[in-house]
Amino acid sequence: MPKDIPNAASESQNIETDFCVIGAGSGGLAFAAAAVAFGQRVVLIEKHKMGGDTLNYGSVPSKALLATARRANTMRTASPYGIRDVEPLIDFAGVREHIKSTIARAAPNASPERFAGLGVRVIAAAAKFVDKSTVTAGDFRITARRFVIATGSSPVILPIPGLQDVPYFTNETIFENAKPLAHLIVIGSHATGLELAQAYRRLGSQVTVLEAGRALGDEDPELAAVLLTKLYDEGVAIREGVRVTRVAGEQGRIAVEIETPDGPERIEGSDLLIVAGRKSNVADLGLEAAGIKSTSDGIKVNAGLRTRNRRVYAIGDVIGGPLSSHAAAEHAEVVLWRTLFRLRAKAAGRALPRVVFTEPELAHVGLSETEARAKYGKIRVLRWPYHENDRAQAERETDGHIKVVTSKRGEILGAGIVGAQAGELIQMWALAISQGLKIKAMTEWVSPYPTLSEINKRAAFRYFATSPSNPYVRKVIALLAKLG
Ligand SMILES: Cc1cc2nc3c(=O)[nH]c(=O)nc-3n(C[C@H](O)[C@H](O)[C@H](O)COP(=O)(O)OP(=O)(O)OC[C@H]3O[C@@H](n4cnc5c(N)ncnc54)[C@H](O)[C@@H]3O)c2cc1C
Ligand SMILES: NC(=O)c1ccc[n+]([C@@H]2O[C@H](COP(=O)([O-])OP(=O)(O)OC[C@H]3O[C@@H](n4cnc5c(N)ncnc54)[C@H](O)[C@@H]3O)[C@@H](O)[C@H]2O)c1
Repeated sequence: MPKDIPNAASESQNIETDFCVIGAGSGGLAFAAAAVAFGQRVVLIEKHKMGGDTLNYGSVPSKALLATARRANTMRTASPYGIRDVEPLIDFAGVREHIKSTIARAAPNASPERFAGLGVRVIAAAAKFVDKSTVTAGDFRITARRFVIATGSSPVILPIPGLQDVPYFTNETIFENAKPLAHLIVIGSHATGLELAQAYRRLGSQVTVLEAGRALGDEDPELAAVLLTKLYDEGVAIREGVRVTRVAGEQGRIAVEIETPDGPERIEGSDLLIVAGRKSNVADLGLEAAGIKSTSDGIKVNAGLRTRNRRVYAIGDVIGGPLSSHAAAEHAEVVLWRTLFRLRAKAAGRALPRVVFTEPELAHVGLSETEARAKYGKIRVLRWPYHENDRAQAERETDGHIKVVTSKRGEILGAGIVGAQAGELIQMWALAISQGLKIKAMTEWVSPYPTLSEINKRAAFRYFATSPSNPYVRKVIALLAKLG
């Protein structure tokens, strides 16, 4: 039994249960906790670390590293607030300790002890289907009424010539680093790449990001430009449209050859980080024996997250699509509604927010402007800048703006925010879209002053911006005035 999961069940036996959940990351844990709360018998199988990527190699450690980097940056940029700037002395062993202790403090929520206490039977082993209704895990043979596959994803290791002979980091190793990285070369420039690029830049590294396509290619270019400009200003070099053709070197001396629109080039750095996409964890799951179909995008599921095998559902990163801890947890809810209550729940789809946790943050929910135009033709685009907000001025967090897209009739189709606390501010738009609220509703609440949230209301009011000068509105006002 892997020592990461102490006190887990260990005796050899056959188990018959209501639900067998494979993988104890965000998706698997959410499902197991909810199903057992409804009185179901639940077996949860985890082959490595409880908490999955979120706790061990993803959201939690990356946000801990970003918090350190933010403090370092605050020290360097304090003078506008009346405090003399100082160059921080970074203790990299201390940074690693901060990350480790953050994980340790969050770990009890995902511990086998907690789940055993809830009534879940936790098994520490690799799970594999042997037929359509049986999974083996270590010495156990589990038959279940329903199975939930939540095995997550792993970093894609690009087939770059020379890579096999060169040391490199992935998200599974970078958070263990305890030394300064003189020049970090990052391959991949989406959320993971840019969060880590900014963090290491702020910890004193020279950072070069190499991107095959466009940096933040899936995001609204107007909002992405604000973030990319900020990263550029901080000294992160982002090279877009480049193809990595070869890597060579050793620890501390890495050479990356790239093909650029202007010809070949060679970049020398000290360390390499590969964050260029994810692949679903399906190898060795025995999917064929279970009659489950999987492609390079992940396990195939229908709108209710059910696989071709009627007993088996799949949730989270393993089904591809938008990958996030909250998507995995939301999938768990859908499967719960489907399997316990036979309700036709569906994944959030367009109401699923996403956030890049750089500074400024970049958050989005719903349709982008381009998607909305393609689908609805005529749309309204409402914007409000942070610099018009008093709290943003006081905090000197004035970079960025909100952009809301509505239909002509005021249906809220999407919202994007680039700026301070964008990940918090986007939430009311996620609520609005999920509840089908119209833009008028977003003007009919009181926003405490001075808060950044006021930009949400100000953007919504832009929908009615022409009302004060509308001749009909003026006529009505004049008419009412005559009444005394
Ligand atoms: C650096 C980084 C930062 C991120 N930051 C964020 C963020 O800020 N916010 C956000 O929402 N998302 C973030 N993500 C994405 C997020 O981590 C994933 O989307 C999320 O972890 C997916 O959850 P999951 O349950 O599908 O899979 P995982 O969390 O990966 O869990 C899957 C589990 O299944 C286990 N497993 C696999 N195969 C088997 C098997 N055969 N038998 C038993 N167990 C098995 C694995 O060991 C693992 O523990 C980040 C990702 C990375 C890499
Ligand atoms: N804040 C968050 O919510 C958060 C943070 C990190 C990751 N995640 C999620 O985890 C998943 C993985 O993120 P990710 O950033 O690792 O992967 P990604 O797939 O989102 O982005 C990978 C990037 O690497 C580029 N790329 C691919 N091959 C390349 C090559 N040969 N050379 C140069 N560039 C190349 C791609 O064009 C893309 O821009 C995503 O779905 C992401 O949304 C979420």
